Parts: sequence; C-alpha cells; structure tokens
Amino acid sequence: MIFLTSLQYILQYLPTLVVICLTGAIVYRLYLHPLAHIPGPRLAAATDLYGFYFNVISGGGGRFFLQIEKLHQKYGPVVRIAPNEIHLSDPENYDRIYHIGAKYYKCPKFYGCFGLDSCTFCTWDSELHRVRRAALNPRFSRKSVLELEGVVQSKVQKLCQKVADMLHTNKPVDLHHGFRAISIDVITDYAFDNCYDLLDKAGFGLEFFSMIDAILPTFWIFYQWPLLQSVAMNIPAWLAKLTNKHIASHLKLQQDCREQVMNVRATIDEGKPPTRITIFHQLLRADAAEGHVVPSAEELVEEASGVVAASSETTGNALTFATYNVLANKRIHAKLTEELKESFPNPSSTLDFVTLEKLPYLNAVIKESLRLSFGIIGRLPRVTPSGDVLNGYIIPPGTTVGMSSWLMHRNEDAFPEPDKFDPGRWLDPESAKLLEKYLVPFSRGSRQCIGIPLAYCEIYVALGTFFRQFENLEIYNTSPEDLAYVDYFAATHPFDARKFHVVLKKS
Ligand code: HEM
Repeated sequence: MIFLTSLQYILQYLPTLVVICLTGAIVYRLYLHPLAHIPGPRLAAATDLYGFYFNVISGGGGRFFLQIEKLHQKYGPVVRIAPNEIHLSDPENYDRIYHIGAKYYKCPKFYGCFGLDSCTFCTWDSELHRVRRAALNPRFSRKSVLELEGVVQSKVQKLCQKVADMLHTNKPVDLHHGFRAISIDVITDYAFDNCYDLLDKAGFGLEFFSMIDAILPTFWIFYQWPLLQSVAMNIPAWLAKLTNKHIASHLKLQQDCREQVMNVRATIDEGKPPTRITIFHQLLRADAAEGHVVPSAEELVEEASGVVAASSETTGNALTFATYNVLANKRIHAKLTEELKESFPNPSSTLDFVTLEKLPYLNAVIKESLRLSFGIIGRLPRVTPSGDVLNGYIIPPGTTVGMSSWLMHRNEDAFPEPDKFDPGRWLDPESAKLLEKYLVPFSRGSRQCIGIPLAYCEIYVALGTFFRQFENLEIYNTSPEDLAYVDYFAATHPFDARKFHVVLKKS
C-alpha cells in the first residue's frame, strides 16, 4: 500500500522532474559548459538533436556536413556543432590533429556505432590500434599490392570485357555499379582469397549494393541512440528479415563475412596449404605483431566486415567521378587518351601499375578526382585527452574535435574555383607540392587509410585500361547533380539519384 502511494507520488511529479533536469542540462551546456565560449548556433550547443536533424530528417538526411560548412562561413574557423564537439576549417590544424604520434584518439561514441569494436578501423584505443594495425599492415603494403597486382588486372579486364559486350547490344552500361563491383571483387579476392564475383552477377551485384544502401542510413540513428544498435544487432536474422530491411542487411553482411572466415579456418584446420596468404592467415598467426592476440572467429568477422565496408564506396566514388568528368570534357579526354596511347600503343596490352603511375596527366586526373570524389566526406571525430589551443580558443580535455576532406579540398585559397574539375592544377610539380598539403582523401597520421597502395593500384589500372580501351563513349542520362554527395560516413550519392551510365557515342 505504502509502495503504491509512493509510486503514484513519483509518477505525479515525474514530468516536472524531467523538465527540471532537461532545463538544467540545457542551461549548463549554454552558459557553464567548458565549451560555452566557442561560437556556434545555440541549438547545437544545447542538444545533439541539431546534427541529427540534418543527418536524418532535413532534405532526406546525410547533410550535416553541408550545414557545418555554412556554420563556418557564419561563425569562423572554430564552431561548436554539438554540446561536446567542435569542428575546424583552418587547414593549418589538420596536421596537428591527424598526424603520427598525435595524442588525439578516435571518438569512441562515433566509431562505436559501426558495431565493429574489434576491427582495426573502429579501435579507438591508440595502443591497441597500434598492435592491430601492425598485424594487418604487411598484407596491405605496396610490396604486397605489387605482388598481387594480377588480382586487380583480372577484375579490370573482366569489367572492360563486359562493358564491351553490353555496348554492342546498344544498352546503357551502369558504371556506377561496375566500378563498385571491381572494388568488392578485388578486396574479397585479395584479402580473403574468396571473391564475391559481383562483376558476374546481375547489374554488377545490384543486390549486394542495395544491401549496403539499406545499411547506410542506420549510421546516424545508431549514433544518436547507441543502445538501439546493440539491440538491433542481437535480434535473430529471421525476425530482422520480417521487420526491418536495414537491420536485415547489416546481419546479412556479417553472415557473408562469417562464412568467409569459416572457410579459411576450415582450410587451415585441414592443414591445406593456402593458395594465398589472406588477412585471416596473417591475423591467425600468434607472431603477426608484437603484443598481437589471435582474434576469435567473431573478431575476425568484424575485421572482415570493416575492410569490406571501407573499400566499396571509397574507390567506387573515385572511379565514377573521374570517368564522368573526363567524359564530360573533350579537352581532358583527348589529352588523357593521347598520353595513354603514347605509352601503351597496343590497346589490348596490360597497362601495368608502375608505368601508369609515372604518367603526368593521368596522375593529375587522379589527384583531381580524389580531391572531389570524397570517399569519406564528413568529419573524422577525434578526442583530445589533454586539451589544446586552436585558433586562439582554449579547448578543454575530453572535447571531440573534427575536420573534413569536404572543407579541406574545397578551400578557395588553395583551389580557386574549387568545384571545377581541373587536372591542370596538379601539372606543375612545384605548385602541386604545395597543394598536396590540402589533399587528404585518405586522412593522415597513424589512422590514415591502410588501403592506400591498393586503392591507387585499382584507380590507376582501372582508369588507364578503361580509357585506353574505350575511346568512343558518352555519358548517358546522368547530370552533375546526380553525382552530388550525402554523408553516411561513407560518402554516397542521394539514393534517388540516377546512376552513372555510358553508351557508345553516336557517330
Ligand atoms: C579511394 C579510396 C579510399 C579512400 C578515399 C579511403 C579513405 C579513408 C579514410 C579517410 C580513412 C580514415 C578514416 C577515419 O579516420 O575514420 C580510411 C581508413 C581506412 N581505410 Fe580507406 N579509403 C580508400 C580505400 C580503401 C581500401 C581499398 C581499403 C581496403 C583495405 C581501405 C581500408 C581502410 C581501413 C582498414 C581503414 C582504417 C585504418 C586505421 O584506422 O588504421 N580503404 N580510409
């Protein structure tokens, strides 16, 4: 009886209590918080829902990075974008936050919402990351990439053959998915020795990419409500299939990776010699790196999922953007084709990576494409453990600080007319060296992309081979607006945008 009366009493005053607590939190964040002196909108200082609005609701979502750009125009180089987070636009700060030995570490809340705590990409603890990355590094070194260049060459040749066949039937060819299929086929063959063969599937793996598209929007929802993420990832697959396609897609991707891991483990247990040392063979070795702990099967699944997720849209965006812009500009197209013809007179020869890398115009096209294609477009949040002073503002310990390639690559001082695709910016070696400082597609420092040599190999070989083999293509029914970006950590085109297609030029 007494219990019931107390409960009634609590319930009666609960709404008032909630209002008092919320008001207290908002007043604290606005006036007493250690970031209260940082400029920015009051709403962003008061609640994380400000970012949530732009990333989930406004204009279809994935657009907070555009709002952040506007905030910098209004408030200057340091802006408070959330109660405990600031964003920076001054390029001078980049090497301070993202460099080898930087004390800044990956924001656990942000990287936690991938649900892949055991993978190198999401590991926030710097020491643990150092060990995990050291174990993985040898498989992604330039030496390894050169040894396995054949994997890249074979996928590129396969795509070109399929494109040629489709063009003869006068059907528009979907290069958006074709280029993404190369990336996934390369990484699953290269790293797991178990190719997904998306290039052989209908629509170049349309089903697989629809699954990825279904996963992407959950990112910002899980960021806002991390508890939802653990609940979602633990529901049975059959229930997810019935109730939510986004969660079902997450679970399916993990299941695919689980099968990959089980296959490798089975061959190791049977004592079969591997046809290739995969990342799993590498990670299952106790001596893979000093301090390395052999991961469990589930941890390997997370590592595999992380690697697959990191390589699809990123390389795919660079290839799509480069090809679209070269085809859109006759002068650029002619110059590139001429250079390729000079070095490789036979159009059906193998265009090797090392020779392609030395071609100045191709090099400039690729740099300009990486500048404007944005594998990861939004902020890369890091936490400062001991505080800092940035652009004259005192930043307290524990603050999350972020910068983005979107703002670095479109800095008008470095890149006049920043939205114009102009490979000419990179042709003079002296000024190109100065511009490199602003080019950060792979980020920098100890957390920079591990796949840089592989990504470059794919991009050089795919673009070189493609433009050497096809001289008579034109863009089909795709406008620059279709190649705009939205941010779901991976940069992707709006889901309702038309996908990049090409047809044979009408003579
Ligand atoms: C054009 C292509 C690519 C771009 C633009 C790109 C971009 C990036 C960026 C910006 C990061 C840092 C992310 C962060 O700080 O949160 C990163 C990390 C990473 N990338 Fe890539 N990436 C590309 C291709 C690849 C490929 C092909 C792989 C396959 C192995 C890959 C695997 C990874 C991994 C594992 C990390 C985490 C590294 C770590 O934390 O130590 N990436 N990438």
